[in-house]
Amino acid sequence: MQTAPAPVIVAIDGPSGTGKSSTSKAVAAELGLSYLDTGAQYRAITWWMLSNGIDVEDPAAVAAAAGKPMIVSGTDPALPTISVDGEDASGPIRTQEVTAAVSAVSAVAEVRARITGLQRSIAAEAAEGGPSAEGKGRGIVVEGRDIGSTVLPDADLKIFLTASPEARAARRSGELRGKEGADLAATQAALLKRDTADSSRKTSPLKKADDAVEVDTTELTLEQVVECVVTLVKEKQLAE
Ligand SMILES: Nc1ncnc2c1ncn2[C@@H]1O[C@H](COP(=O)(O)OP(=O)(O)OP(=O)(O)O)[C@@H](O)[C@H]1O
Ligand SMILES: Nc1ccn([C@@H]2O[C@H](COP(=O)(O)O)[C@@H](O)[C@H]2O)c(=O)n1
Repeated sequence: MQTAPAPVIVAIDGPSGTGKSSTSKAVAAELGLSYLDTGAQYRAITWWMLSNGIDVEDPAAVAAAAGKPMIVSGTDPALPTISVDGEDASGPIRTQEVTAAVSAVSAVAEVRARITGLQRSIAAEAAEGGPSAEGKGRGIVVEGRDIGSTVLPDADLKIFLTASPEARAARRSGELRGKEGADLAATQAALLKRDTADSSRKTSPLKKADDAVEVDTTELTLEQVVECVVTLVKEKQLAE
């Protein structure tokens, strides 16, 4: 009789637009794992701050409010969800206003402590209890900026995705075509500004973990990146 593979925890980090969300969702779906978009959680708390009149450029005000919103993430890779105080936040968290404010909010230590706690409990739940039909118990793919370095330092597999700034801006501009923010140069400048802020913050900056496998996706299709990560996960599972 074949035994089910042990639960696996996969951390996928990297700068903006390198393909973390697309890759993570596809890998999780192919392997029957749960999926967590940690950027969506930081966006959700930022949206709540903006909606509640908190000055996002005032770290003390952000810190004081960090414990207030209730953020719930759904971890089905086919339909990831995010809600704040019971309200679906999946649309509002993708606005330019939230994108421009999120790095300031995510740099605040109290925000990171709150969100990191949530992430760890979601990952623990996804790896507990033995495999079930919904993917619970099989493990999880968690994507973000500090997952391998800080949130889940004992993850079974850590991937750090990179891509040239030009490729990342072209991907994002394609996505935004016809909407605000579609200009290529402006898109590239905004990506790099966010990366600089995320890499230079004091608490848990965007960073490649020492034991992460770096995958440069500049010349790869999304399908090739997914195949590469799926192969690495299967190799890990076979080695266990
Ligand atoms: N290897 C690839 N080749 C071409 N396009 C890609 C590739 N990977 C992802 N994309 C496309 O690039 C865009 C950005 O991808 P995605 O949202 O997955 O990146 P991300 O790293 O999660 O970004 P962010 O951190 O800003 O949320 C999407 O439109 C996606 O379809
Ligand atoms: N682990 C993480 C994930 C995200 N952030 C912050 O959220 C912003 C939005 O992330 P997206 O992946 O949705 O683009 C990002 O720019 C970071 O400021 C984080 O700090 N840690």
